[in-house]
Amino acid sequence: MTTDILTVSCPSKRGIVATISSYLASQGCSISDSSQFDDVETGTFFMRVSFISEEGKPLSEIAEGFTRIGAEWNMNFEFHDSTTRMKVILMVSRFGHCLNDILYRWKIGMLPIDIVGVVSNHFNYQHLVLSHNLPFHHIKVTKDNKAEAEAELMAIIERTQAELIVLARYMQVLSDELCRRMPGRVINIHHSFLPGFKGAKPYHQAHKRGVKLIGATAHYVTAELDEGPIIDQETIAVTHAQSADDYVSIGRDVESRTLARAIHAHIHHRVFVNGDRTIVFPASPDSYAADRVG
Ligand SMILES: Nc1nc2c(c(=O)[nH]1)N[C@@H](CN(C=O)c1ccc(C(=O)N[C@@H](CCC(=O)O)C(=O)O)cc1)CN2
Repeated sequence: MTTDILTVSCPSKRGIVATISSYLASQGCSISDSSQFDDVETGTFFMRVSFISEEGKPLSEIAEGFTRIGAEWNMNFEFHDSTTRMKVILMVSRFGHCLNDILYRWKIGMLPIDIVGVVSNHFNYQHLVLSHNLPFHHIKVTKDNKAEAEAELMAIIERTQAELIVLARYMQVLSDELCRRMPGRVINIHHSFLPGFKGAKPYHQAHKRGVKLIGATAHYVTAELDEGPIIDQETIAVTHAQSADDYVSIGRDVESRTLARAIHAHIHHRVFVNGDRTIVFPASPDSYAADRVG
């Protein structure tokens, strides 16, 4: 029996958890994991429930039966079949460490995603991608062809029905229109501990400033560069004896781990956007079990 997931956000009110758990029980479902957060600042309640349909009732019927409750409680809810792999496009420019890391985790089953394409504005990783029997798309980007380049990207996104775009060190700024069309569906890895050192050369900015910690930040992409809701961050200590190029080397693993954790949380529906911030619920046993599903 597989584990499915219900995600809910709604105005905060007494009885939400009782209502959801009673409904699932009435459908022959047992809850295997549950996380909730009541944001008193915004008056919004967030919940993620993992459940098993022990009497074999199809997810579609369980979801259909919940619509009345969803309406009564003004819920924004979604049922997720955890055996369905999210369709993902990976994007990269010249630095391939995050791409390589994602491809390895995907190959060994640690990241259960359906990679529907890899897009790059350079050819550096074409061979790597093709060696994984994955589609590679080269889209040249210059200051004069950004609109055409993005139209080509949108065509690939629509053709592949990609649900998530991962900027795995893709170094071109996406347009406001693309960001508006894909809210909460584009994740970027920025190679600094935001909000410090935004922009294209954060390690050199950090070295010039003389910081003792550098880091990486995975965030949802918005039109405002490096300002999107943060999903995950990690730091590492540096010293006076290290150069900016040393920071680049030290930062590779930090970036790769941080991006992989953010993708893992997103594909297992553990991340909720809450205004300019996120709520990230802890990984539940089912999410790791799902990872091992061949
Ligand atoms: N709409 C957004 N697009 C992108 C974001 C974002 O937050 N919002 N993040 C970047 C990644 N990034 C930092 O993490 C970044 C990439 C590129 C630049 C930049 O200044 N690029 C120059 C061109 C650089 C080049 O050609 O090498 C530019 O686009 O003019 C800053 C930050 C990905 N996209």
